[in-house]
Amino acid sequence: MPDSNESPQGLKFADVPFDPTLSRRQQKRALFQKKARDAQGYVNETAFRQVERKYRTRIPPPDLSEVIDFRPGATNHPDIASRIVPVALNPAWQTERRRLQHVFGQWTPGHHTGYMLLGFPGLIFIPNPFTPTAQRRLVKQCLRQHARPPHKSNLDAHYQVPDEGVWNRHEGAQCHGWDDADPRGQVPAALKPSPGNHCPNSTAATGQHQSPPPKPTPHATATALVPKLRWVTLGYQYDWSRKEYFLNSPLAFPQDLDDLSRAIVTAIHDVGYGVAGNTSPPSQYTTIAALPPGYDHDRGYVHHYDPAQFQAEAGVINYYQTRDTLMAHVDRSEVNMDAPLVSLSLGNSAIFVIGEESREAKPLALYVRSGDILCMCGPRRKAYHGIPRVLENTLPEYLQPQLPAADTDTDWPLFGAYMLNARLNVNVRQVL
Ligand SMILES: O=C(O)CCC(=O)C(=O)O
Ligand SMILES: [Fe+2]
Repeated sequence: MPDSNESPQGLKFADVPFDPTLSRRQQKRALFQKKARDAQGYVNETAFRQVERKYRTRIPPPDLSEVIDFRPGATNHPDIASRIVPVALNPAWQTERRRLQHVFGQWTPGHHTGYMLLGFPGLIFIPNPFTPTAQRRLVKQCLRQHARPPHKSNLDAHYQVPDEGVWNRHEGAQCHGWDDADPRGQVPAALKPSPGNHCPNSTAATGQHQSPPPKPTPHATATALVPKLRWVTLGYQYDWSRKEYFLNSPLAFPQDLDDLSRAIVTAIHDVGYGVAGNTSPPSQYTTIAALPPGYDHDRGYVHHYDPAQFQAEAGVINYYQTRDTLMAHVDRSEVNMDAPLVSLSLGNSAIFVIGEESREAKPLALYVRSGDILCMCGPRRKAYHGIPRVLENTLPEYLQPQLPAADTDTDWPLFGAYMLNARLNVNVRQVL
């Protein structure tokens, strides 16, 4: 009689770490997954791929102890904790936040600190500077305003997206109770697949989004299509086949995202860290860091890109459902690789993985939560990065469908219902 603890492939349950929280069926699945991994010879995979796979694996759930958490007071792995450098943001950022309350929300003092990592020059993390109301406004803009023609989206490959956009049609159907057969709530199929847009399950810049493409159907309800939205491109549109921008026909860049990204580029101007013992710190906003053992090669890093030179010219909005991932890639289609890339997270939290110019270097993983901003500058602008995991059930309270009764945001519940299983990422690039 075969040992009931043994799989048909001859692997024993003892070969995978025992996790008492898993059902027997889940343990069996973990065992099969391990077997499949071994069979595919993962021994030769790159360091980046290994880390990506670690965080993608669901059963057993991954160990998150090495994921960097920039929240004040968070417990970080000791190797990481000694590398986190709080940096003073440029004071001009306060003026910008005050001026742009339609973007960041009502101004209150604070939000002076960003974070960098020793031995990892060019990554600047700004913890959520938005009020809850401002975040909800951004989410609404991403769904109502930005996800509609003339901006291209993954849905264009199979559907004739109406001028009002799929979200507004969905909202109409839900508010007025139109049934599925009502043409007012439907989206017709494309007459033929549109060239240059045949990459329906990818982000504009990379072609890496891992999620099922929408099935070509004669027509679909807007409500069914909303969770199939994966990306929208802003400003310069992107030529998928040539992996370059269409430079002759830029669309006007959305004002709110233009304001937002320019304010962030102002916040990080002249920001960085110098090294203890260096007698002339490179700028007045430079923190002086004491280097932990193993980082004595680090000469410090200060970000100098002039905000007056920054132009928000192209952007991608990624709409993730909680099981979607974004594979390792470098955003290298921009002619100007000196300008920082500004990236905003909204909704459920995720694990962001970023390494070096080569996939062979072991990357770092960090939490990105709703409102957090990541800037990829200098050497980090050319670094591989990706999202191996969106973390389920991490939507902040202020984005939940049911807000406290005192809240007057009456049209939020439909957005909140979408956000329960979603993460949005808005990233803005200068192209020229
Ligand atoms: O979703 C994210 O945080 C990253 C998105 C990204 O890297 C991209 O669109 O190029
Ligand atoms: Fe990217």
